[in-house]
Amino acid sequence: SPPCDRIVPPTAGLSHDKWEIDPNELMLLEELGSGQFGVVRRGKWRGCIDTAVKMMKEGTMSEDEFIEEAKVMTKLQHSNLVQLYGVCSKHRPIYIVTEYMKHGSLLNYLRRHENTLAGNIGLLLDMCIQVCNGMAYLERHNYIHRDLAARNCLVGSENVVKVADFGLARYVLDDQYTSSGGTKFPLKWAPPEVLNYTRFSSKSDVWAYGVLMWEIFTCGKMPYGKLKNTEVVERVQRGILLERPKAAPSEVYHVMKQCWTHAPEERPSFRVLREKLAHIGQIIP
Ligand SMILES: CS(=O)(=O)c1ccc(C(=O)Nc2cccc(-c3cn4ccnc4c(Nc4ccc(C(=O)N5CCOCC5)cc4)n3)c2)cc1
Repeated sequence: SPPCDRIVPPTAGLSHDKWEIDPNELMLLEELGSGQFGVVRRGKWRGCIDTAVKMMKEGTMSEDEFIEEAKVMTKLQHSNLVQLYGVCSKHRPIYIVTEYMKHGSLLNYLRRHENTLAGNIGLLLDMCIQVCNGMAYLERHNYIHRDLAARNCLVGSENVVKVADFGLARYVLDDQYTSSGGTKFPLKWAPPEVLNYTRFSSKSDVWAYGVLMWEIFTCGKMPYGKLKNTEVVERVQRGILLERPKAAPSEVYHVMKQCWTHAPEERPSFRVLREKLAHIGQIIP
């Protein structure tokens, strides 16, 4: 096979079904983690490209619909989105193959590095801006994430932060996760219109983004602490918001609160959020 620097990821449209990856060209390495969806392992594609391979346990997702959608997802390409390279769908379990992010989930990264991160407002703000860039790209392509949270962002080298698993929630079969009354539903990241009518939009992603900003500035605390789901729903419905994280300057907290405006259409778009955060980045030392 050609030397590594001559190889480009499959999304460069090399093969005819560019979203289909030949499993024989994947070398599976150590396990990165697992969940009810299956196992994730690091992999090498064509002996060169570092990948993460999600081996989806059968029955966890509606596979045929996902494979159809994967053709669209591979076209979503941005430096702050975890690139979907393709799928291995000719066998079971199916593999979802993405670019590899060597520092794992943003949530674990924040918790593991709290001591060095807590005082570095500029770095925390930069992480928020990177996620906002990726989300502004999805917004521009009318693509709704549906499960934006620090656990679904990943960290690469040089503090690069990327949004992962955009749109994947639509294909999860576990209705404990998909229905707003389910025990695994990401209720603490959901706005009123999602809690009441499951009405997802880029503006419901903006609400979740506000909670993600809160996660970043608390270095990975659990929003609403130990409150029960019913208590969180009551607070959100009554407009009681998350408190200002100690590390968050008032300008940053003001942006979080705008993301938590009750009426979705009054929340800023990701495009506008990016301008607001860039401006704050200029005045914060
Ligand atoms: C809600 S759902 O749709 O069912 C759903 C549930 C879960 C997932 C999912 O992808 N989960 C999941 C679980 C584990 C790893 C992944 C996961 C996915 N990735 C995609 C790209 N890169 C990664 C990656 N990288 C990691 C993870 C851990 C380490 C690690 O061992 N570290 C220890 C030492 O310090 C550095 C970090 C290093 C790199 N981990 C993804 C996706 C969808």
